[in-house]
Amino acid sequence: MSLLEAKDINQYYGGSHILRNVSLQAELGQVTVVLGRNGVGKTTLLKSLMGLVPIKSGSITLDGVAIDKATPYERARMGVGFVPQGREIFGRLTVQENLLMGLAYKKGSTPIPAELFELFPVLKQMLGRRGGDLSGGQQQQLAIARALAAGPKLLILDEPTEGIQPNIIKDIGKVIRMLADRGNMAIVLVEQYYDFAEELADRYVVMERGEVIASGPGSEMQAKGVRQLVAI
Ligand SMILES: Nc1ncnc2c1ncn2[C@@H]1O[C@H](COP(=O)(O)OP(=O)(O)OP(=O)(O)O)[C@@H](O)[C@H]1O
Repeated sequence: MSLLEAKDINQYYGGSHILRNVSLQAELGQVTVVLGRNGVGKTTLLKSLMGLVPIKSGSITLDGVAIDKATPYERARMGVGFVPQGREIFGRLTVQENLLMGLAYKKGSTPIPAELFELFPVLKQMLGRRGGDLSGGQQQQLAIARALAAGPKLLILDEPTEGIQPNIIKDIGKVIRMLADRGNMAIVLVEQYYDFAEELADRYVVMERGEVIASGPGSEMQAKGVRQLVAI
């Protein structure tokens, strides 16, 4: 059994059928990359996994437990961490306060895990700085750290490289690889930056017009011509 099993998800915005029988698995210790051109439903899929949009039909289990009726808050408690597209940092709150928001649903006062500052040293230097004053790359690191604060089993990332400079993209890639290699987390990554996606992918899924049209091991992406499938 995979840590995450989403089966035959259907989702609509009004009358538009956005996700058509989409199935997705994610295993502990692996990065599962979801690729596809603009507007094919990648973000909607991630939002469905997180419970930010309701699904019309299908099932989602985490570690064998059904989560598709749970609220986003409950899913976070059950071990789903979410890094949204565009980062959604609280601009007026400090870095420290943003990180504490990642722990907000925990009982009592849980300290910020020191490990987050080993993963993203820049955040330690900026603890008192307002989120809105950070660079895009620093905000992305903060968004990932915020999602990691509560120790998720499943980490979902929506285009973490979008608008980020290359050296920070590299750092983020290293962190994602390291988190997966520890073996106690499954990672689902939506990514438009093909080379980054291919480098990290243990498995890949390609979407087109709300459907999964291809999937397989990351090592086969080149041979299967995935780059061409998602080229604009
Ligand atoms: N809130 C909404 N209401 C109505 N339609 C929406 C809404 N959000 C997205 N859509 C539509 O649903 C489709 C899928 O959008 P989605 O954002 O999931 O795609 P995506 O693959 O993540 O694209 P991108 O790479 O551009 O983020 C698009 O046609 C989009 O216009």
